[in-house]
Formats: sequence, C-alpha cells, structure tokens
Amino acid sequence: MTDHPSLPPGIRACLFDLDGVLTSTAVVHAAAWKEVFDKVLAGREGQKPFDKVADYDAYVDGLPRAEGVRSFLESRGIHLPDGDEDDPPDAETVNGIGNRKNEIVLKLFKDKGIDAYPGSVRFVKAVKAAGLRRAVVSSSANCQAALQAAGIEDLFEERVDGVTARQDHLAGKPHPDTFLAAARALGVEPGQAAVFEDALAGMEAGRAGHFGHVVGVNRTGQADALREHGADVVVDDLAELLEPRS
Ligand SMILES: O=P(O)(O)OC[C@H]1O[C@@H](O)[C@H](O)[C@@H](O)[C@@H]1O
Repeated sequence: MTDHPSLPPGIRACLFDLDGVLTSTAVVHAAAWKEVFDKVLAGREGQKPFDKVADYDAYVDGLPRAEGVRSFLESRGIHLPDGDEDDPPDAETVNGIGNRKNEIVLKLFKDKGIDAYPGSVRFVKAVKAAGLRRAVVSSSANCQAALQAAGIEDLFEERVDGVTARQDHLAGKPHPDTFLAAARALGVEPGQAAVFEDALAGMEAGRAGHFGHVVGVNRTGQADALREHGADVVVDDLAELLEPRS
C-alpha cells in the first residue's frame, strides 16, 4: 500500500505555505509577536494585550513582516512611522518593531528547534511520488533556514519567500502574486495548481489568484473563517488528504 494524494483532476502542482502548514512555527511567530506588541501596547492607555490566537489570526498571520506590524497597529488605532529597514530593535517604528520581533523569533527557533508536521511530510512525499510539482510559498524571510532546520528543503523544487519576493518586487499575501510566481516557476497555470494555507491572508491570495483548488489547514479552530476566506476544503492535517492505494 502506498499513500496517494486525493486532489481534483487536472491538478499538476502543489503550492505549500510554510509556517503552520509544513512546520509548526506559526505558534512561535505568534509568541514573538506577542512579546513585542505587548511592550508597545503597555505604554498606551486602554489597550488590551495582544491575543496570540484572535489578533494573530485576524491581523498578522501570513502577511510579510512589516505588513503584519502595520496591520495589527492599525487595528488598535496606532500609527507609527515606517522608519528604515535597518532601524535598531528598540526603535518605535514599524521596521524597529519588526526587527525586534525577528531577534526574538530567531532565538526561539534556535532554542526550541523547528519541526515539520509528520502528516504534511507524508503528504508532500506522496505528492512527489505521484509526479506532481511542488513549491513553498511563504511570506517569511526565514523560510529557507526553517526548511533546512526541519530537514525538508529537498522535497521542493521552487521557493518563493520573504527574501525572493522582495528581490522580485512581488506583492505579499493576501495578494496572489507570490503564489502566481511559484506556479509560473513550476510551469503550470493557476488553474492547475492547488494552494495549501493556514492563514486567512493565504486563503484570500488563493481565491484572488483563481487557483484550481484551495485547501485550508485548520490549526487554530478557525475552519469556518478559512471557508469564508476562500477554502474549497478544510482539513486539520494534510494526512487526511491521503488515500491508500495498492
Ligand atoms: O518575520 P518573517 O520570518 O519574515 O515572517 C513574516 C511572516 O511570515 C508568515 O509566514 C507568518 O505567518 C507570520 O507570522 C510572519 O510574521
């Protein structure tokens, strides 16, 4: 018996988000965001602390780093200058806050290590065995290091991430541009590609890009929200999409 991926006919490529889909790093990002945002909020009257699930899912998850800072602060009516990319981590600017968060997340990755979800690894291996093309599409500038640390970099033929998107001037999620670039790199039309995402911003990107199939991966009990934002199907684990074949 071998695992076979259950996907609609005509799908020739799979485009996987990283944090929360392939690796269990979404919660690590959320913890780092909480640490930096709570310091910003503590100095401001009437602000409740950052909620690692509700605020993260609604305003930060899936967005490129600086967009996540802007989006969350905006939700609280806080407007800070962008500053410069190399702002020090103690600068009260969008970039300063993003740089501070990156220091924290890198330390957490180093201390705790990075794990791939076993069900996702099984699914990607089955996709490969079935002859489908595979790419990782992540907003994270730490994507390649995370893939390496999790030991899964070799399973993918293409990678579009926070570093390459910036180099190629691609708009980040919720825009579809990074997913479209990955489909192009794999030589398939959007309608021939399936998108796998846990973030609402990623669902919107999948819908906006008119991809052939959009799979919502529900890690935080937001199945309904994933559907509302564009999921064709919602699973708790990618292994649910495997069928045994002899
Ligand atoms: O700060 P990084 O590693 O470039 O990541 C940017 C974003 O990448 C996304 O994949 C995560 O969902 C977000 O939480 C994260 O903020």
